[in-house]
Amino acid sequence: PYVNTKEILEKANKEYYAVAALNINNLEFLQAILEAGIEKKSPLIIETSEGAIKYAGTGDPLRGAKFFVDMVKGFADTLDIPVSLHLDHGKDFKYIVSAIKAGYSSVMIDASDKPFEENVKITKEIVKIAHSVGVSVEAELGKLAGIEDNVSSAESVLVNPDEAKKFVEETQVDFLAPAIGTSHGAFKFKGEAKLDYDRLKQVKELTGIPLVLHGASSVVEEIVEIAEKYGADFGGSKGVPSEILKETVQLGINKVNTDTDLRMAFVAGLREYLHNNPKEFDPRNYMKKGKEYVKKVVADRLELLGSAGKA
Ligand SMILES: O=C(COP(=O)(O)O)N(O)CCCCOP(=O)(O)O
Ligand SMILES: [Ca+2]
Ligand code: NA
Ligand SMILES: [Zn+2]
Repeated sequence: PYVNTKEILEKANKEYYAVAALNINNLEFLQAILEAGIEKKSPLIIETSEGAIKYAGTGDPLRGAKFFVDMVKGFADTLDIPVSLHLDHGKDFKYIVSAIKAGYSSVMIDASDKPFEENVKITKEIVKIAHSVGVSVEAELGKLAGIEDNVSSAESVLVNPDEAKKFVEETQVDFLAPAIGTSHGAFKFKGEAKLDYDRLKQVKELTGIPLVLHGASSVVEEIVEIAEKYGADFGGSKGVPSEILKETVQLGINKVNTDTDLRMAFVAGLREYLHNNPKEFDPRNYMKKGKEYVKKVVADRLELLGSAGKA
C-alpha cells in the first residue's frame, strides 16, 4: 500500500534498520525498484528531486508532482509492501507546495545552506503547512561537499549535535539529515572513505528521531566494470563502502538516499545491451538490461540495510 514515510521510518527507528530512499525520474527505475522490494519483502521510499519533477512535468511543478503521485500510488496500492513518495531536497517553495498538494507522503525542506536561525524559521513554516495535511517533513543540518550545496569538499560543514537537538525541538521536524562527511555523486572521497561516527552517535542520542544519510551510494565495482567494458569512463569514482554504510545504520541512520548507484547500474545495462543488440530499437527491450541491474543493486542494498523481510 501507499503509506506515509513517517510510518515506515518510525518502525525502522524502533527496530534499528534502515530503509532505502531511491530516486526516480521515470517509469523504468520505479519498475526495477518495486520488483526488488517485492522480491525482498521490504518497505520502500521512492523519492524525486525538484529536477525530476521539472523533467516529468516539462517545467510545470504541479503537473510533474501529480505525474509521480499517480504513478507511484497507482503501483503501491496494488502491492503488499509499504511504499511512500518523498520530495528530495525541496528548496523552491513552489515545488514543496506542489508536492504537498499532489499527495506526496513527505517532503524535505533543505535550507542547510542558510544560517541556523534561518534554517529553523524556514523549516518551521514548511512543518506547519505539511503537518496540517498529514505530510511528514525532513530537514538537513550541515553541508554536504560536492554538487548539491555547491560547496567544495574543503568547505563541507559537519553537523553540530547540540544544534541538532535545538533544531528538532524548535522545528518539530519528523526526520533529520545530519551532514557527517558524505557528498552527492560518484566522486565522494579523494583519499580514504571516512565518516564522523561520533557526531552521528551524538545526534541520535540527543534527538532520538529517524535520521537520514545523504550521499550514500557505494559506487558498485561490478557495475563500474560492466559500464567501462562498454565505453563508460568512471575513472576516479568512489562511494561509501558497504561496511561503513552498515556502521551508520547501527549508529541510528534509518533512511539511506541512493541515486548515483541506480544511475550507474542503468547506464551499464544500456551500454551492454545496445552493444550486444545492434539491431534492437524497441525501448521495451533495450532498457531491460538496465532495469535488471538497477533491480540487482537495489535488492542487495535492501539486504545490506536490514529492511528485507520487514514489509
Ligand atoms: O543523497 C542523495 C543521493 O546521493 P548519491 O549521489 O550518493 O546517490 N540524494 O538526495 C539524491 C540526490 C538526487 C539529485 O537529483 P538531481 O540531479 O535531479 O538534482
Ligand atoms: Ca543541503
Ligand atoms: Na531527502
Ligand atoms: Zn541528498
